[in-house]
Amino acid sequence: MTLKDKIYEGLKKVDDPEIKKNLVELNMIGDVAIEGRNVVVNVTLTTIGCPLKNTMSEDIKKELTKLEEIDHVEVVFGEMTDEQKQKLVQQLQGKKETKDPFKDTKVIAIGSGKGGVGKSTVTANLAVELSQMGYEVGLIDADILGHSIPQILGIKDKKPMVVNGGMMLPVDVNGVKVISMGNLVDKDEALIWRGPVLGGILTQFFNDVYWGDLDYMLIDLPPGTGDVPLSLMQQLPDAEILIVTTPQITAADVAKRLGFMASKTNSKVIGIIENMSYFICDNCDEKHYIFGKKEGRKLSEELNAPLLGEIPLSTLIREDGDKGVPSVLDDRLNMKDKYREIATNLLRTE
Ligand SMILES: Nc1ncnc2c1ncn2[C@@H]1O[C@H](COP(=O)(O)OP(=O)(O)OP(=O)(O)O)[C@@H](O)[C@H]1O
Repeated sequence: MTLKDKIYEGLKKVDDPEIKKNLVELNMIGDVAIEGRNVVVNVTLTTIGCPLKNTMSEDIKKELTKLEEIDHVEVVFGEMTDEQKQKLVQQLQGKKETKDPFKDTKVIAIGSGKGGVGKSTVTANLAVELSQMGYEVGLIDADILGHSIPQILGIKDKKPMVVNGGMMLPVDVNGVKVISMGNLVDKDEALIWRGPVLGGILTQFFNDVYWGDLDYMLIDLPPGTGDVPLSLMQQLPDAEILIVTTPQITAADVAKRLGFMASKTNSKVIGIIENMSYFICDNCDEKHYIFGKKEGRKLSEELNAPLLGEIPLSTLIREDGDKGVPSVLDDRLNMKDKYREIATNLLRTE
């Protein structure tokens, strides 16, 4: 094997941190110049402002200095031409079934009867915990008008990268690939959009975002049984529905409607999560059932779907949401164990 071949073999071990495919496969390697024991590698990026280019440079250097013939590696970055970007988009899109964007992915749409029950908080934490368990996880914030995922995951200031040709790369946070309207446009701008436009945006989130190979795609639905949940169940008939409710009778009652809607569109309700189930005060270890008791269990029996877990009401969870830290990563709480249990119960439903 020539030294150049060895260098290319090394470069095949370096992934683009966002696309998660190796630089050679992505045609991102330009000239490779060898002078004595020094090598200069030219890498063409989709955008020269790529925030992860230092990581890429370090990874290349680490890999190539493993070769005994090489002492020093220089990485020079350039930007792809429009034609190269177009080709890359085609290459990435080419791997995807257009009819079913999530052919080998388990799609779980998370809904609630009414707003404010903590659906987005639960979705974000479940996504991070599944990723911690080693799964490839995507998260679409389909609550386009009331998006809160960017706040909960601390990515309000992040923008998905748009590659020429209209393909977007999701924001990667805590191992989860996220797309939310909150990262794309101003909240007030989105408020003028109505049903059909919203449905169109979802379709774009499915088809025009490079998701790669995912094990799980979680979709945070807007509350209730409006246009978006309905259009989603029609567009992705294999998507399963997970319902988040609180122990309040009214919350569980309206959540039931979502269950009935799912049965009308032949979507399976995969389980129920009861949030804000109880409160443990600082002065005693007793559980206080502030919003009532057992409504989640009752809903699970009525919809014939398992109760996957109960999450307490906690000031720390609210604080985490305000700070943009998922509670599963907060050592002050035992939420990691709670969500691990929920995720394990979820996996059992398969
Ligand atoms: N278990 C909990 N304990 C304390 N606060 C919580 C809990 N779960 C969620 N919250 C808080 O409740 C508020 C609403 O949560 P979240 O945005 O997740 O609800 P939602 O059901 O998605 O609402 P909407 O559908 O209206 O966006 C947030 O401030 C969040 O931090």
